[in-house]
Amino acid sequence: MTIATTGNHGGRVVSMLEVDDMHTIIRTEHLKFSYGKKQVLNDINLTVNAGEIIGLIGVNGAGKTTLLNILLGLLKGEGAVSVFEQQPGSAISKARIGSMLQGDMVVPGITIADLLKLAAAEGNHPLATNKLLKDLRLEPFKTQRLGSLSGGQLRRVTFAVALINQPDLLFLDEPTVGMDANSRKAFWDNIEQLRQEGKTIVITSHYLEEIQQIADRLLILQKGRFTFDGSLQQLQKQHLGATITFETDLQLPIFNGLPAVDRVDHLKHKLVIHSTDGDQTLRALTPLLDRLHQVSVNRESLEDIFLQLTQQEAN
Ligand SMILES: Nc1ncnc2c1ncn2[C@@H]1O[C@H](COP(=O)(O)OP(=O)(O)OP(=O)(O)O)[C@@H](O)[C@H]1O
Repeated sequence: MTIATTGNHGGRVVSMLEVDDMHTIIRTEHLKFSYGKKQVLNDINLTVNAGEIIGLIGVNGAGKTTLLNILLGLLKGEGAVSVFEQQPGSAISKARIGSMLQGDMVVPGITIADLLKLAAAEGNHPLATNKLLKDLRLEPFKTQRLGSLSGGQLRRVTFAVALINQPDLLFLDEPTVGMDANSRKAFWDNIEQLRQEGKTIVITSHYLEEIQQIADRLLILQKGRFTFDGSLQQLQKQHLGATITFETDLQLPIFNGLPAVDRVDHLKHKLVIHSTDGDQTLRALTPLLDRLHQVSVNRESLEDIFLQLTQQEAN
């Protein structure tokens, strides 16, 4: 069982690191990691400052969980790593981190209430268990044993454990897997609240629409390195694509031939142009504007861009 802040697995000595910013919470320099001969992380250079909400994304097997495990001190890489200016896994960093990992909570016989009490006993300033149960809508289940919970309920319990000791830093590894739509919405509302409280949060998820909504910084992990580090707006600026949607009495093939048009779809009574360069296609549409109605232009979503960036990896 992984309870938010348990387990001392050692980590690297970080005295060589210059931590020049009081607000720097995580720092890695030239971090590498291999499972045997399989190199997963090649050169990870990362600085995370207090209050950032980070979306860590990458295809299956990119190394996201591995990176979180290194930052937690559960795995040891090569290179310099510090968390709260300490080596990962140190008592200080453990006390300030809450985590939701994949495959957490494998002790089936304990009740939710008892689990939270146990977790609270490990911290110095735990939240009131009953209030947390209420806030996370877990009160009706509190006497249930973990083994009798559904996958989504179990994720919510894991979230409660991650929060009980009021951590400053949260690692959330695919937190919403298995949650129904209501639970997911409630979960992201809780994250929004935590943002307002100034918490630092690193989230991995394959639900990119959710990441796009919440993260103020995106890290894209590919082939052991970050190939992008910045905001969604910065990412969209690098990718000129757009979808242009409108109603028209003109026939679809007219639009297929316009510059930068990738494809044109029918969506009910509308046409949707997928353009690789929205500005160029819009200029070409100008002479037709009096035949177009209800025009809307949308930049590419995180998911669209991610699919393009990772197409080769997924093949
Ligand atoms: N204990 C292990 N022993 C050997 N290889 C491992 C081990 N754990 C993970 N790997 C491999 O390391 C790579 C990175 O795995 P990791 O779980 O970090 O990826 P991930 O980005 O979190 O993937 P996902 O999105 O599927 O959760 C994968 O190729 C995986 O098969």
